[in-house]
Amino acid sequence: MAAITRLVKRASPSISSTAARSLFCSESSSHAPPQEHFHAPPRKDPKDRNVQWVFLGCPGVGKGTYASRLCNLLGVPHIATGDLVRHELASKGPLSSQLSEIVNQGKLVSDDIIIRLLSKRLADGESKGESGFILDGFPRTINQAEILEGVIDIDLVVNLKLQEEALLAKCLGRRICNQCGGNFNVASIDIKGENGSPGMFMAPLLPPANCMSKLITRADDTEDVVKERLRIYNETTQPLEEFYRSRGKLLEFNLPGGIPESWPKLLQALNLDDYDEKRSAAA
Ligand SMILES: Nc1ncnc2c1ncn2[C@@H]1O[C@H](COP(=O)(O)OP(=O)(O)O)[C@@H](O)[C@H]1O
Repeated sequence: MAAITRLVKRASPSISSTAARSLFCSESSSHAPPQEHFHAPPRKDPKDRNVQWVFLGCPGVGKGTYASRLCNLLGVPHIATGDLVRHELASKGPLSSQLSEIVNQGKLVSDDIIIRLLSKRLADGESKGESGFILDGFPRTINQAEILEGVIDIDLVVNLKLQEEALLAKCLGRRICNQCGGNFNVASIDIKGENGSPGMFMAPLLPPANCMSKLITRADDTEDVVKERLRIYNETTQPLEEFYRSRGKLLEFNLPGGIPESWPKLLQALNLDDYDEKRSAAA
């Protein structure tokens, strides 16, 4: 983790993957040779695992929800670059006016800014003794993935997938409590199965009564902006699937429904189902 911190201290304002790699060529980790297929992670105790994971997935798929649940289970920090950007925006710091224009149009922030924000977050965590992480929302471009690859050995990339029809509805239904920061969703999604494709029901994820009056909607969760974010995702971020697939690191996971159906299946796919049971029994 120290590597990415130093990356930013030394990187030039316009970071390119080649520049980053040349700064850290002596530190680059050994990468697994490309494999045809991803094999599920070996069934070993999570404390023996190198949890340096990335979550990929379209806006609205639920990356934040599942990444944060897994982080609670595994005791690693959930680092969402979207949260870092929103925090910077709210702080009204020097970058905020520049950022609000970009974010509110659904565009991507420059690699330079995002890497600076991420590096600061990693450095703060390092000074508190954090180890491991799940990255949510980073990398989002091939350039970001190459920079990351030059400094950190990512162990696993989970690619969450959901029917396109549900994504827009989930973004538009998203609500955040402006006091506790909790994420909720008021959308009730009921997609009928057609021509052999399965239907899907996702119940709303309603907030507790004390959050009800404090719910806010993200400024970039309007229909036009969500459509633009989906377009940019398909164009710029989707190529990362092949990037990680070719390295044998990609775990594809089709969400079968809401949290009650999807969470146990995700744990199974990650070989963490035993771990969850042991933890629940010990709680
Ligand atoms: N890795 C990144 N690269 C560039 N911009 C980013 C990155 N992560 C977050 N952002 C900015 O923050 C916004 C919100 O990010 P996020 O909460 O991850 O959105 P989404 O719900 O679309 O996945 C993005 O639309 C983008 O402007």
